This record gives sequence, C-alpha cells and structure tokens, in this order.
Amino acid sequence: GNHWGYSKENGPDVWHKNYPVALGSRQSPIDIPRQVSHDPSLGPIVLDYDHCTSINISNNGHSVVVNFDDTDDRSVIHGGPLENPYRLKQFHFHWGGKGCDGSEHTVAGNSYASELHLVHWNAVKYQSFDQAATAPDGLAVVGIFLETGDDHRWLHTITDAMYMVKYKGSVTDFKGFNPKCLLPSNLHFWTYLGSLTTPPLHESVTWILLKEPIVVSEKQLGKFRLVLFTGEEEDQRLRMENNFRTPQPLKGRRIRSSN
Ligand SMILES: CN[C@H]1CN(c2cccc(OC)c2)S(=O)(=O)c2sc(S(N)(=O)=O)cc21
Ligand SMILES: [Zn+2]
Repeated sequence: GNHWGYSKENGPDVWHKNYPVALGSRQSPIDIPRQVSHDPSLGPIVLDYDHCTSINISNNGHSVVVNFDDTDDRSVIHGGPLENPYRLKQFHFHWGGKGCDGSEHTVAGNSYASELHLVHWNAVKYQSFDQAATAPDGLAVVGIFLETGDDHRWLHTITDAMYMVKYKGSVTDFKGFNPKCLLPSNLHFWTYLGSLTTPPLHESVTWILLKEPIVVSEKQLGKFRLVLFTGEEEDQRLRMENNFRTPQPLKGRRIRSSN
C-alpha cells in the first residue's frame, strides 16, 4: 500500500495526506538558531542506564532500532526539563547518502552526517508506551549528532549487528549493549517541545538535543547504508539512506539552552 517512507511518492512532503498533524504547531525536527536563550533553572540531564537491558536490533523499514526491556525503571533519564523520570524504550539512527549529511535537526542551518535518537516514555503518568506516545508530555527523545572523523570505538558492535538486519522486518538478538558508550563527553543541551519526526508524528516529544556531537568514521557510516528499506521477498532492493525529515516551522516555540 502507500505506506509512508522517504521516497518522492511516500516521503515527508506527502505525509500530511495521511497524517494531518504533519502541518501542526509543534512539529520536529527544527533548526536550532545561533542564539538560544540560556535558562539557568535547567538542571543537568541525567541518564541512569547502568542496569539497562537491550533485547534486540531490528530493521523496521525506516531505520535500524535497538529495543530495550521497558517493563521497569531500570534505565531512565531524569532532570533537565523533565518533571518525571522517562523510561528508555529504543534507540535508532537517521543518516544521509554517500558523502551527504543526514541529520534531522540542524544547527544554524548546518546538518550533521547522522543523528541518534534515544526514545524514552513517561511511565509515571501513563500506563503504556502507546498511551504516552500520544500525550503532550509522554515522550522524551535525546538527540545526539554524529560527525565524521575517526572510528568510534564502540559503534562497531552496532554496525556489525546491522549485517544481520539487512532486510525490512528482520530482527536479531542484541543483548548487553549500554548506550552510555554512545554519549559525548559533556551533556550540555538544547530543549524544546516537538513531535515524532516520522509518522504518526505525534506532538508528544520533549526534545533534548546534546550540543556536542560524537565522532564516527565514514567507513562505519557506510555500513549503515548496507541496510535496505525493502524486505527479502521484494524484488526491489532499496538501500536505506536519507531517512531524515527536514526542519519544520518553529511557529513561535521557545528553545532553551542548558549551561
Ligand atoms: C517509526 N518511527 C516511530 C516509531 N514509534 C512509535 C511506534 C509505535 C507507536 C507510536 O505511536 C503510538 C510510535 S516511536 O515512538 O518509537 C518513534 S520515536 C521517533 S523519532 N524519530 O521522533 O525519535 C520515531 C518513532
Ligand atoms: Zn528518530
């Protein structure tokens, strides 16, 4: 069917036909302007991932996703703009094509090579992820920019596993991975109220974007592009790349900066 994707026929420019909220007042991603108001009341963001439990890595036809056991509070983020702890559910990436940038958020008009999203939900206020995903304070996504340079010493565990999830719908065990190894050295951030950057585009996300990118090599990013949008049974083989939405109108929203 006309399931959404990133091609001309089913991509971001036509998502509004099936998901009218695409034209809403708090859509993501956005461009982060050069000057953002500093909010001294914003405490540090704290990522308590020490007992996190990764379960598997999967190809959902839009990205490569590492899923976590979110049946209790063993891995949460709190602090920063958040009034409750939010439980880690999954992380995934967005990236470009060969030599092209593929981040979703931009900074003073500049894109990065890729963007990592760590998706969390407010299990204090909501009984399920699906319920939280449609609530204005239901989700918190930590965004981390990836820029190209030297090899990232831990990313190979993920890029090696990507070989196992080449086709849409594939999933493979991926236990014992702690995303703390993907964090930059400091957690200074920008924060604003936005949405999922893919359908269903729910306006339920408190975005927390880390200012400092992490560094990965072009070779490692190249392995992202061995993954396919298409399933094993499809005759078309579409390389998974440029799976990003471009910045959306700010519509008067305030962006705050931590220290
Ligand atoms: C396909 N991608 C989305 C999948 N999701 C989803 C799945 C099930 C139900 C649901 O709403 C009820 C949402 S999700 O909440 O995990 C996220 S987070 C996110 S991003 N790029 O803004 O970080 C995109 C998606
Ligand atoms: Zn994302």
